Amino acid sequence: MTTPEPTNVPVKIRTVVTERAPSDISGLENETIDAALPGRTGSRVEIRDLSAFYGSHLAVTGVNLIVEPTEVTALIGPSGCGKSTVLRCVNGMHLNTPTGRVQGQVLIDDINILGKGVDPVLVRRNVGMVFQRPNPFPTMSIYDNVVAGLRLGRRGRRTSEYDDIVEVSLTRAGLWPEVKDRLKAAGSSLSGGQQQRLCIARALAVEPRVLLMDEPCSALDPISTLVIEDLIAELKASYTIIIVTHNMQQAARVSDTTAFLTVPGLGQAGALVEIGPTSRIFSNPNEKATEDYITGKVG
Ligand SMILES: Nc1ncnc2c1ncn2[C@@H]1O[C@H](COP(=O)(O)OP(=O)(O)OP(=O)(O)O)[C@@H](O)[C@H]1O
Repeated sequence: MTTPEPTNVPVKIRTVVTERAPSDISGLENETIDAALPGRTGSRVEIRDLSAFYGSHLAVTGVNLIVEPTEVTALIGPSGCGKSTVLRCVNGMHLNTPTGRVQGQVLIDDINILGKGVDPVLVRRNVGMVFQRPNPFPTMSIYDNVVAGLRLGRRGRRTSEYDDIVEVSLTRAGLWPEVKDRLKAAGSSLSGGQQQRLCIARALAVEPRVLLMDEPCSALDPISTLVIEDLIAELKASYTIIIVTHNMQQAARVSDTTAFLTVPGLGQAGALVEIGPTSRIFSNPNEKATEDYITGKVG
């Protein structure tokens, strides 16, 4: 069977990825996120022969991987192998890095989001990102933090719609019971773990299909880490999740699929060594390099 060629047509991003016509995407009037969530699933992500550069420096090359909806895929590997760079290609952020350049494709539901003419704002709306350090807007209230992404470029939404979205997003991020009585308090008044869940709520508020997490627990204590891991397990029913982690136990706990990347030699670009079910990668990897890394012999 031949695979249909992906297209770079921006209008398709609007209709397929967001499932809204171009004229509808400026707002969700008469619709709450609540109504949009039941029964939804994430998007399929396919990375095809991806190479990413910083200027002339080839950071990572030849990456091919498929992430199925409702799965968590972990990217693991030694420092500098290109995990974060690959992640930032999946929402096009790498192209915003000064000197950032790519070859290859990142298909989201068969649309190449790295193609010419694709609207980066629409891509970001469909591919949310949570960073290593919780980064709520410090002077904004908890409420305003959640709707910050929605307010960008959108006018005319009723306050009650924002209220619904704030409650649904904070509930899905597992934070609502802890903050529902102090939504006007500053985001920075929360603990580190709560701030990270606030950032997850902010990412969910714009209804992404894919959620990227770059070491989301590395700045958190063990209890907050477990809370986020439980949350990831719940969210995967509705979102495609890709997580970068240095923590092997965490990769084993939260992911269905694991991709191992490494730098084959000094001065060389990072590359994908193997990808497979997490249980196999951690018990019976195909490649010696993978085994050496997960058993702590190298890396
Ligand atoms: N902004 C940048 N400018 C130039 N080179 C960069 C930049 N960011 C990353 N690199 C280089 O790209 C390569 C891959 O970096 P990347 O951060 O993606 O690796 P990583 O596997 O996520 O590392 P870590 O686990 O340490 O976070 C490295 O050689 C790094 O030095």
